[in-house]
Amino acid sequence: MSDAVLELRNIARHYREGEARLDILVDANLAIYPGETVALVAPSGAGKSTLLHIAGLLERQDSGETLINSAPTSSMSDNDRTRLRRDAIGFIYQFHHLLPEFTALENIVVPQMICGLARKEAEARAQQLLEYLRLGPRASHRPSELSGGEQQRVAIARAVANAPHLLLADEPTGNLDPRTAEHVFATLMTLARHSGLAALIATHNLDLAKQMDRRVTLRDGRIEELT
Ligand SMILES: Nc1ncnc2c1ncn2[C@@H]1O[C@H](COP(=O)(O)OP(=O)(O)OP(=O)(O)O)[C@@H](O)[C@H]1O
Repeated sequence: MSDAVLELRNIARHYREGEARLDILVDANLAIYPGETVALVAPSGAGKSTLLHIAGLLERQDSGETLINSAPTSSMSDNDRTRLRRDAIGFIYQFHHLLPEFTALENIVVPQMICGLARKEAEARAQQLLEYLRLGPRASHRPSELSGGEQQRVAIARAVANAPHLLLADEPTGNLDPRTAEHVFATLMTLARHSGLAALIATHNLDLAKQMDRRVTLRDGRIEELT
């Protein structure tokens, strides 16, 4: 088997709440390989977002190691982590977080230009992704002029525009009605499989989780496989 895109080794993370210590992650271990889609299904408060933030280099673990494409990240500087995050990781959130003053196309162009791509190439890639997601005619619309499902499809396009190796999503369809959620999720799965990227997607929706290659949960701060 090829090397893992994401590997979490013995991850521990706690928060303080006044005098109390909350041990959210105790000894979390997970490896995700190229082309693999993994659902993270766990009750509210179990630590899904914490895990995704650590995997996405947005937050540091207290102990353990997060490896991206086999590179250990804990001793990296914040700047190096930011660079690696930009180059290798795409994020999708429950709420789209699109820039309201920019069009759908521009929202997909901006992160590519931040990564150093020329505007012309970035626009061509954005237009191609919008066509693929059947949003071509919506390219010049602002987020407020798009439906919830369309907004989330633009957020998906933005997340994959830089051709990341790892896609992380926190309840990406949690804000959508069931039919739209089904459609957006199917689009996400097709795109993930088509691009061969590794995906870790937190969801409460078991029907959607079943469409992924593997399902894991968080129990007492540890990751367990679900059958
Ligand atoms: N910065 C923080 N400071 C203190 N406690 C925190 C912090 N971030 C998260 N927590 C607590 O850690 C626990 C896990 O939070 P987390 O957001 O990771 O859970 P979750 O599984 O994503 O929940 P949900 O499904 O409701 O989004 C919660 O009890 C939360 O209140």
